[in-house]
Amino acid sequence: MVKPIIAPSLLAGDFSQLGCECHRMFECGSDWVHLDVMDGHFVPNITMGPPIITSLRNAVPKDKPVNKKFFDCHMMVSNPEQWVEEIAKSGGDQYTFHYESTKNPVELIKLIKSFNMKAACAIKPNTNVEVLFELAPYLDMALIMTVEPGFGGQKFMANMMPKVEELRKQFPNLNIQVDGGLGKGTVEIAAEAGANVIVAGTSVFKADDPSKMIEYLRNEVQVNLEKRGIADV
Ligand SMILES: O=C(CO)[C@H](O)[C@H](O)COP(=O)(O)O
Repeated sequence: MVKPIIAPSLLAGDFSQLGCECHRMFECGSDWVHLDVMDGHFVPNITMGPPIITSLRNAVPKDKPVNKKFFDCHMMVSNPEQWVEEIAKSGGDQYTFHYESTKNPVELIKLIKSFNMKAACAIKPNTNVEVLFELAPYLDMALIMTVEPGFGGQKFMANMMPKVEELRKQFPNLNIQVDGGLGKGTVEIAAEAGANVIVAGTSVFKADDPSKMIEYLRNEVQVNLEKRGIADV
């Protein structure tokens, strides 16, 4: 059984105010915050790394319990093995590596778990979903990219939905995340295909009322999980 999880991507936030932006999302009702770590090599962009994640953990006033909140780290990096320990120490809760970036995904999953993080695997739009089938039993989550990784604000690729459907058919209890171009008008499509973890950057951060947008996204997922009879209630 799975539940809706809404994970705003900090990539769409104000980078001069990252601690406040992170805290704002949790106050608006997000379940996780999605942290896009990019190294300028695996993808053509550079964003944040362990020092910023450490700061996000520490920057928030002690009476605001954001320190207990879930940091979902999407590692768009070459050599993902290199960063597991540092991300764990900086406060990452989940480590999502790209299938395309490693020769030994099973060993990497073991390494991630040895540092008490959840392990997830992402695939780029040109990667077949079949590669996830044998990994899924070891994974806490699979991520189907709905844009080419590297930048926020891109157009949702609806032609990725057969991957989500296939994965959901085979693994009813797996967290399936979609990332890229999600908001009103596209979350409905992803939820219908069976996604339950929604990364949303632009649509949430630029919304007049981010709380309402988060609620909308969650509701779309909940309705579809209930239809499938796999909602964790
Ligand atoms: O992984 C990403 C880019 O590689 C981002 O998380 C993603 O694009 C979210 O941003 P938006 O919702 O604005 O599309």
